[in-house]
Amino acid sequence: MEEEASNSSALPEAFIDFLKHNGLDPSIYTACHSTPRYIRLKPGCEAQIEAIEGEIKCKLERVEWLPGFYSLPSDVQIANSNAYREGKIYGIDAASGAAVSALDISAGDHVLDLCAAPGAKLCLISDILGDSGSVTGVDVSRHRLAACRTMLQKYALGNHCRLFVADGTTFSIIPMRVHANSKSCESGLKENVTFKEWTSRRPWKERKEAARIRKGGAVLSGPELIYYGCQSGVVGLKKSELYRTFCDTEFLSCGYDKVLVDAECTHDGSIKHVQKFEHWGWDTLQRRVLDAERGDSLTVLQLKLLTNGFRLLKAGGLLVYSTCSLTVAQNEDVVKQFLEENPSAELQAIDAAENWPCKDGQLQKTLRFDPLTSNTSGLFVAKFTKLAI
Ligand SMILES: C[S@@+](CC[C@H](N)C(=O)[O-])C[C@H]1O[C@@H](n2cnc3c(N)ncnc32)[C@H](O)[C@@H]1O
Repeated sequence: MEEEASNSSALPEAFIDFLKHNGLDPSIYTACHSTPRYIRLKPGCEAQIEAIEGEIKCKLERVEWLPGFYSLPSDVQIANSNAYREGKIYGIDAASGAAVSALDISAGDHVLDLCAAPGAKLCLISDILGDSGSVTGVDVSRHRLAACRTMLQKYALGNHCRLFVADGTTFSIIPMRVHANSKSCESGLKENVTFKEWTSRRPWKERKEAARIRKGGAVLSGPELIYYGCQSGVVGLKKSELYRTFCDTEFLSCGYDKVLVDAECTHDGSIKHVQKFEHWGWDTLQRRVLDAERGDSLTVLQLKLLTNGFRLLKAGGLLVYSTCSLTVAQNEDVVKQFLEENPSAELQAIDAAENWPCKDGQLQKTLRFDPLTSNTSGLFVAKFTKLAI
């Protein structure tokens, strides 16, 4: 009890108030100082573990419940190591790895990541798919998605990926496999050009247009394609084919096999994120992150993202909704309302979770990771399938 009190008193007051207001126990965070950092080892690099350990001067502990994942003390720096620079290891929390694992990705799947940036989960998805299927990453923030593109290129994981700056609540572009079957149709697009191989050097006209859109304000006129790999299905397409619109019922057969909605949230499950506000001032944390009004608008956004992600899923496909918040409002309440509004959505048990160190959520079949129970960052995970009704 004493330890709890002394540890929770180290948390910012604004954060403790937020936890109380949301019925969360501050003791969840008593373990956060000892929560390790996690890395994923690129498949095929297992023989190099000893060399990597020598380089970062620390032992990599295998995470028994999550293949390919290793833990190391949180104060060990990996950014300067060759293994990191060469893309053999990358940092990703084990709870995030579990959320991706819940999608049951198989070879050839076409996967949509609706809130993709900065891209840790998208890289893992691409790594699992290997040389098959496709990944479509969407994020409303251009600079965060540009960081995601850098990561994909660094880890040589971008061949089957395409990235769109777009609003995930309205995004409506079909998976890559469908483009292959779709015929070119006339459209109002000014320049119905064919996409050539992607290069970071955009033609002058395109750069001018993108700069004009950015200058014009934050409002997106439509999805902006900022990266596509040579196997992403984009090369050789006409703009009218890429941006062809489908009606909702068509997505039942032509939609994505798997959708991840790792929604924007208050990030309260990640104490490391909360502590970043130490530099910016706790008032900023209160105003920007923990404020009740902001919370209300977030839950509206989360429901819209989940609803649109589900619309884009094919019948029989799987969708995972996750947030790094531990509040009921942003998780179970959003899921409940979504289920009420979408009779074709069915919550699914996550079978692999039998061996995961997490707790049940307040809704049956949902899961919660937290620093105390799981020794990971906090994460809520719910998995759905789409019934063909
Ligand atoms: C929790 S982060 C996603 C983390 C990411 N999945 C990863 O593993 O690195 C939430 C993301 O949602 C994005 N976002 C917020 N509103 C959005 C919207 N309307 N449409 C698409 N993305 C949105 C934010 O820019 C942010 O990058």
